[in-house]
Amino acid sequence: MEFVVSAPGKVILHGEHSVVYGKKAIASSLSLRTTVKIRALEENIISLDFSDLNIKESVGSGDLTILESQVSGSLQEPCLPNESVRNSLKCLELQNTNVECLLKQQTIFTTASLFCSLRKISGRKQGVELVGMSDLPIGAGLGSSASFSSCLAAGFLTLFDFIQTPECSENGSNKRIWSKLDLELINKWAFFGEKIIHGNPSGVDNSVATFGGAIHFQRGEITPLQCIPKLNILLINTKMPRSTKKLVGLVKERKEKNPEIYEPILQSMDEITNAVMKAYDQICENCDDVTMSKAYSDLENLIDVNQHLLQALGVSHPTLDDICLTCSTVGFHAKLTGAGGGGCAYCVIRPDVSEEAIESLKRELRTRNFECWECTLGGPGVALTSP
Ligand SMILES: Nc1ncnc2c1ncn2[C@@H]1O[C@H](COP(=O)(O)OP(=O)(O)O)[C@@H](O)[C@H]1O
Ligand SMILES: C[C@@](O)(CCOP(=O)(O)O)CC(=O)O
Ligand SMILES: [Mg+2]
Repeated sequence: MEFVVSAPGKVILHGEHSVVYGKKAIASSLSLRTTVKIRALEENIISLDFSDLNIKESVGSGDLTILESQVSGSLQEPCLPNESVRNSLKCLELQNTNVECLLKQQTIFTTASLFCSLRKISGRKQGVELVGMSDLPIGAGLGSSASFSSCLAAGFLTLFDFIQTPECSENGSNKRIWSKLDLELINKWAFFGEKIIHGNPSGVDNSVATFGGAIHFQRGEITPLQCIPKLNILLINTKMPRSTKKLVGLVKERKEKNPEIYEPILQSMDEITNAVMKAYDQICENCDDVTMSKAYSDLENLIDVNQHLLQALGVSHPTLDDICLTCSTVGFHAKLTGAGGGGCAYCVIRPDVSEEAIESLKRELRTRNFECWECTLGGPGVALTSP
């Protein structure tokens, strides 16, 4: 059996970090995707080829036996393996402790845990070969971890026949989408993968990667945005590597130490999401130019306030602050997206902004060694892309 799955990255428009504490978030899928080719093997190994992280190795039968003895849970109730099992896996032996090695370990342990958990439930004995690649910058706040986890979840659930390969897609594209029930199961196992990578994820990232489109999210409650405002955004990559797990951990530590300081900040972020939803509704109503212009001004002000609150949480970074200042000096409004600490920011591009103004901003950002690209929001979630 051999097939290919893919899933989108995401941009959190508002609500990163506060969504971990039950506040609302708005997020949208991106046209950038992760792709994983999956082939069943007779041999009891996992063969990995993930070019984005220079991973070309196998998890041997010895490690799979150890891990499978440690995993439990059922198809509807996944259960994370005990972190201590990492120390007994040969495939995770530290060659060294640099960031690249830690990222590789994260991938290998997430992949092996998802595979062993689902294979044990299925009672099968086969191995698997995985070849993965991504359009997304990894570790940059665009949800590469969720996109990757959603691909693995959909791939292994299909490999072990827990879900059927979906019918051909309606619009004739090469992306075939599973049923809502199957997508809910995929999302549950993608969340399992995110928990291994993030530690304490909210679930917003894997929900967008799995269901696609733009969503309003709170405590697992997913509401597709009825209309995605025709927002053109410019994604800007600081190219500063950082770990979501560490940044989410930093906010947790600060909030536990001074809840009286941090809870009001998170509450304000929740109110920003409410106000943004109102501005989106106005933009979507195709109201008159004056009302539309006011709605965009409200949105831009909310982006600025959200960025200042993220700075107060301690999750911005000098390069992100530089991007926001560079944008604001020429009338654009930017905020970090995702966990921060580096990674990406985005700014909203009003429909009436000239191409020249956009190109001039891109030139200025590139001279500061930032990558930037215009991006469309929305688009399909996880899909079977071939055969
Ligand atoms: N294409 C990929 N191939 C292998 N591992 C991946 C891929 N994309 C993401 N990952 C995993 O996700 C981790 C990055 O997740 P995270 O720190 O949450 O950043 P992001 O903001 O991109 O979600 C990587 O360390 C790696 O373990
Ligand atoms: C910081 C957070 O809100 C988003 C993390 O996004 P990313 O992994 O940096 O793309 C964490 C979460 O919601 O799980
Ligand atoms: Mg992530």
